Amino acid sequence: MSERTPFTGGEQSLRGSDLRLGYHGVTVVHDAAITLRAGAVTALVGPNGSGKSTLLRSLARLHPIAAGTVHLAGGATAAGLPAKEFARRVTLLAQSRPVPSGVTVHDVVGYGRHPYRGRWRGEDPQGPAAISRAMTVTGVAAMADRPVDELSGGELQRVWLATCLAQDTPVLLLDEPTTFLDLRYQVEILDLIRDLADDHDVAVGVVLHDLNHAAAVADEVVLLHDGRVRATGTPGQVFTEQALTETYGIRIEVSADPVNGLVTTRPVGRHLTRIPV
Ligand SMILES: Nc1ncnc2c1ncn2[C@@H]1O[C@H](COP(=O)(O)OP(=O)(O)OP(=O)(O)O)[C@@H](O)[C@H]1O
Repeated sequence: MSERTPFTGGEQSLRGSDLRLGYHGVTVVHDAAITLRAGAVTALVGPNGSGKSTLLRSLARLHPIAAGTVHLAGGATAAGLPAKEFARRVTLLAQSRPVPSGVTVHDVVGYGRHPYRGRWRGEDPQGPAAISRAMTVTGVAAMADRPVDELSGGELQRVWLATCLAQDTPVLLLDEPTTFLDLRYQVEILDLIRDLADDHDVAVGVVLHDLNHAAAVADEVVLLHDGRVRATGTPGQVFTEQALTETYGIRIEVSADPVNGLVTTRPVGRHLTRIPV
C-alpha cells in the first residue's frame, strides 16, 4: 500500500500535551497529545462523542483546559498570549456559528481581519487583498453582496471558511469543514486544505468523519476513541482493520485504492457489502 510521503519535518506550530478536558466536572478527553506541524495536515477521526470537537476547541482556546498545556511555535503557551495575538496565530472553523442577519458575505469574511485592525479603521493594509483571496479560493466571490442569512448550508460553510482564511493564521483548525457541501466542494475544500499546507506552510488540524478523505488529505491522523487518543501516525499506520473495527464497533475493511494506492477503508453493513467500491 502506498502513502503520500508523510511530512513530519515542519516546525511544531502547535502542540497540546497531557490535555484533560471536560464539561461540568466530567472528563471527556483524557491525557490527549497532538502536534500540528507547519506544512502538514493532521486529521482527527473517531466515532461520535469521542472528543474530537472538544479537543479541537481546546486548541483554539474555546474550551477550558482542566490539565495539560498548549504551546505554539517559539514556545509561547496559548493561554499566555493576548487575545488578538492568539487570533493572528490560530483560527478555528467551528461546527456551527450563529448567522448574523442582514450582513453581506463580504462583510462577514471581513470579520476575519479583526485581529489585524487597530483602534482606527484603515490600519490593515493587507486586509482587502486577504479578504479577496479568501473569497476567491472558497468560491464565494460571486455572492459578495448577498446577505449571509439567505445562503444555503453549503454556501454558508464556504463563507465561514473564507472568514477563517482571511484571518491568515499559521495554524488553521477545521471542525468537519466538508459538512453540508456537495461532492464538488467537498473535493475542492480538501484540495484547498492540501494547498494551504503545501504552498503556504499552514499547519492544519481537521476533524473528518470520512476516513477515506482523511487518508487522502492527511499526513498524520489522530484516532480518538472514548476520549482517548488510541493511535497517532500516518493513515497507513493508524487505519488497520483491527483498530478501526474496535473503535467504530462495526467491521471495517482496509485495502489499497486500486487507482492511487492510498489506504482506503470500507465499513461493512448488512447491505453495504453489495455496494461495489
Ligand atoms: N456542552 C456539553 N455539555 C456536556 N457534555 C458535552 C457537551 N458537548 C459535548 N459533550 C460530551 O463530550 C463528549 C465529547 O463530545 P465531542 O463533541 O467533543 O465529540 P466529537 O467526537 O466531536 O463528536 P461528533 O463526531 O458527534 O461531533 C461527548 O460525550 C459529548 O456528549
